[in-house]
Amino acid sequence: MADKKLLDDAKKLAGYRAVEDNVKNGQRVGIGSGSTVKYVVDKIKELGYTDCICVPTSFQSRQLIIEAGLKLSDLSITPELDITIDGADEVDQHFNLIKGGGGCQLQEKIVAHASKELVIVADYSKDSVEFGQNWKKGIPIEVHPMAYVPIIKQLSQAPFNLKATLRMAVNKAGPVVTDNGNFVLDATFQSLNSQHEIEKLNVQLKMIPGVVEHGLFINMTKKVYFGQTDGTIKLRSK
Ligand SMILES: O=C(CO)[C@H](O)[C@H](O)COP(=O)(O)O
Repeated sequence: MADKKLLDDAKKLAGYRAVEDNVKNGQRVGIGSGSTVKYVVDKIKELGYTDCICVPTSFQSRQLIIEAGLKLSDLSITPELDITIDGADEVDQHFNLIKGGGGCQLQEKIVAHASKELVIVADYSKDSVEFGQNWKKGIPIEVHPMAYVPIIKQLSQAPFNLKATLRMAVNKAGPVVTDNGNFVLDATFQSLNSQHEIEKLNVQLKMIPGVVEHGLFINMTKKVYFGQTDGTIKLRSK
């Protein structure tokens, strides 16, 4: 297991640098969710970018924005954003992302889609060559609660062949309930070998009635900052 302090330092490096390189005061900024994004908000605050208009992607990121004293907005008031900075659970060589480890994939995808640019910040453990190489928990799939059993069944069959389980809460009896009142399935796969297969899955999952959103983010980012253990940053861009 990777050292927690090393991971945390790497997250901080990535979060700080992504803001320094990409955010200007006064911009409309989507704020992702997760532990790395905390450093994004910290840096926006530290730089005194109080004219930035921040749109959250979860209850957690809304709290971060409020606690930092930054300007809070939403997509009904600010429907177009200059940039979103968000974390990821895995980034492969083709910039395919797996997101949703924190269960926020629905709002994250909506906010990213409303942005001119999605910049990803992550520690070194998220950096993969092959899809699914490092993230073994599967693809998070947000589903309407009434549909979770039929969806698990459908996912187990062709063309999906995914083994999906209902994500259970840790300090509460029963399932994780998302900020949108839905459940999350984590769907593991044997092999997704080609980019074509991944892109096909991206679309097919959305076609299942009851699937609200999933954590595959394909063709959504061109820039990823990975904090490294030695205090440097690996920037991957295309
Ligand atoms: O997709 C997400 C939440 O739904 C997060 O961005 C992802 O889980 C990464 O989180 P962290 O920065 O804590 O590693």
